[in-house]
Amino acid sequence: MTIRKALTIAGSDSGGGAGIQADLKTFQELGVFGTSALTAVTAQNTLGVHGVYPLTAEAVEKQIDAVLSDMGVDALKTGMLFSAEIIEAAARKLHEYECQNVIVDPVMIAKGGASLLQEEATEALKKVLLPRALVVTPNIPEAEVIAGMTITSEEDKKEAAKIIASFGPKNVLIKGGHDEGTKTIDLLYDGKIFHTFLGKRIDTKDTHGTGCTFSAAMTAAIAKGASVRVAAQTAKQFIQAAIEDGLYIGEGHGPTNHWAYRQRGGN
Ligand SMILES: Nc1ncnc2c1ncn2[C@@H]1O[C@H](COP(=O)(O)OP(=O)(O)O)[C@@H](O)[C@H]1O
Ligand SMILES: Cc1ncc(COP(=O)(O)O)c(N)n1
Repeated sequence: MTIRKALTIAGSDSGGGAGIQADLKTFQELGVFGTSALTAVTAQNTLGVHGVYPLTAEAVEKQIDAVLSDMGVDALKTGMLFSAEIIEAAARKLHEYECQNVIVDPVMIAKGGASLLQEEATEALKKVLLPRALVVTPNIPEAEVIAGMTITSEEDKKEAAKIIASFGPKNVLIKGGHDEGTKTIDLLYDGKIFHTFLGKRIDTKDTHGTGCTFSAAMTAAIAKGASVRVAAQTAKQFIQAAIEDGLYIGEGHGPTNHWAYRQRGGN
């Protein structure tokens, strides 16, 4: 049996719904061996972020070295990176180890409004990390910041995807969770063609960690050899099931159900 491996470079969510915890649960459910490099510890639950404690860039580099020098990975993702120093450290390591299957989830702000990326770090994200990405997966507010424009229509989403692609990622996937309407529309741009992935919008407040889970599912699928397009389809099915079969944990924005996709027969 070939063991497929994935790495997540991201922050810890003590509440277990987002960040490293969501990523490792998703890798596990999709049959991929998960490894991690922690960038920050957050004290977080369904009600919000109560504290952010970043690690040093050196600590992040050491963790990436430890995993990549010995175990290797088939794909990796980045999540909360917090500072320009950590972004630069991660980008240096991706260059050093010639990492190819890099999924960048440009996490900026938690659903409750807490900042998970310092404002001045956006430039570093664009300059040193996006050029290394096979796919970047912004939500709509993140796409607006990276592209420097407001998104209010599907046409705007396409224009933003083209601007973001000009920073160097091979594919741009703008997630539609923050849109309105009965459908969610995720848009993938591969540099030439647009593909859309549609889902039924679920009326729920339990969407904590949807972006992390989505990008982790893409990472796992790519680690198993899927194309970006097939990986986006798998991730869409994974997150749809995870939101639909809610767990109703906590008083605020609860986590999604990472078991649901496999319970429905997905693999
Ligand atoms: N209420 C919802 N119903 C169904 N799918 C959703 C819902 N909210 C988000 N999604 C899906 O979850 C994934 C993550 O999207 P989004 O919530 O935009 O990301 P983020 O967590 O980064 O803000 C996307 O595939 C999006 O379409
Ligand atoms: C440690 C950490 N990383 C990322 C998120 C974003 O979560 P979401 O996917 O809900 O935007 C989070 N809340 N906490």
